[in-house]
Amino acid sequence: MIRFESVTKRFPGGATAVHELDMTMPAGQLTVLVGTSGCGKTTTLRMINRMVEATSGAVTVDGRNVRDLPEAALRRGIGYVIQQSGLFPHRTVRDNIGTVPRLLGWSKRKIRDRTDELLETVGLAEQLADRYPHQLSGGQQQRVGVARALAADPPVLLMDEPFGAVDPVVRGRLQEELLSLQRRLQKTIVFVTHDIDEAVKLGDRIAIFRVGGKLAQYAAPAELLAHPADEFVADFLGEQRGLKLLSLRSLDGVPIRPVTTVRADTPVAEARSATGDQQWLLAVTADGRPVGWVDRHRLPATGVVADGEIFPAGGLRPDASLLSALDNAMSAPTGLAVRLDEHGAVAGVSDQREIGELAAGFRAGIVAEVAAHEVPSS
Ligand SMILES: Nc1ncnc2c1ncn2[C@@H]1O[C@H](COP(=O)(O)OP(=O)(O)OP(=O)(O)O)[C@@H](O)[C@H]1O
Repeated sequence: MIRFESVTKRFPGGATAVHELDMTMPAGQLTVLVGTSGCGKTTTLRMINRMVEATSGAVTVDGRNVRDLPEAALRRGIGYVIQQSGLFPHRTVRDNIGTVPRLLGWSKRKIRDRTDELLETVGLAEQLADRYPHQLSGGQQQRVGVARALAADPPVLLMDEPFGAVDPVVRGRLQEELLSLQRRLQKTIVFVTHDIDEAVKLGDRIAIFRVGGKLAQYAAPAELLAHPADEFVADFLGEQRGLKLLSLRSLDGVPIRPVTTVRADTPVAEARSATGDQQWLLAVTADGRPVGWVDRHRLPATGVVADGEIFPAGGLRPDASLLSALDNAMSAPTGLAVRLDEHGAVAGVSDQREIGELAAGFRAGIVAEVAAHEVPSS
């Protein structure tokens, strides 16, 4: 657990970057610090590994004041990942990842084994190990940065806009990978970002800062979205707050109904006779993956089903959110969301009305929970 007790940081020249900050970042959880530029996020993060010294107050890691620990020992227990990876340009991927183990005096063999393991953990092919950072894409460099930070298995990981410099697609993938890594490793992670969507996706808890390093609100994402403390927080959370809330809820509890499917390569005549009087058919591949919705009445006179007009159907994996489900249903001519099994094959469909009902119940539950917290105990 990391704890800030009345921590202030004033830089020489007078700027108060952080003002009397009190907050606890729970062990094994991912805490996101978010806020507009200059509000003190990076300063807060760097006070944990003492790259910045607090002016007053105490920062403790697992009960020990960071001031009382020798810097080298402190930093050995804290991995650090920054934007644009911060890799050493003249060292290979392998040497970059092995930086801390080498400082710790590990044997060559042990460093090699650990590096191989980490390449796999962060999803990098082994052939990349002997390349230099400039020979990698931005996303690959960030992966190496994460691997390097994890090398000595530190319990704490500080991440300062680690995915800020990569394109949105790669960024989404890196976020997913961080979440899956965290499910396995359960590090105490403090993650800085400007991006509220990234915060909502990744954070167990989110701290929203105002300029001057003041906490505007610190809560779980669902609570923030359902119940922002004030207008500043509401503005920061931005438009579509309600929809963002739905991104936090899985589809558990939304029934999966049967759907009439037809293979896209089925001859039209056969498809017509085999599918009864259903207007909409879901065309699928040979292994059952969705291709799209087809209007039975508008099938071409000859050829196969795929020769007709097809409305792409997408599909929802078992861990998809209510938001994706509503989006999927609303984009379909049928108003039905296509549900997939874990292999990506069609499992059935869900009705947008039933998805909407669950969404309303989810919101009501959060509002009730927040209200219950607010009732003063007698
Ligand atoms: N070394 C320094 N010397 C003087 N002032 C500093 C120093 N580092 C940061 N500051 C000031 O402290 C305030 C907080 O900076 P900090 O980098 O923590 O903000 P941030 O929220 O991380 O911003 P950004 O999102 O732009 O990175 C800013 O006003 C900044 O100018």
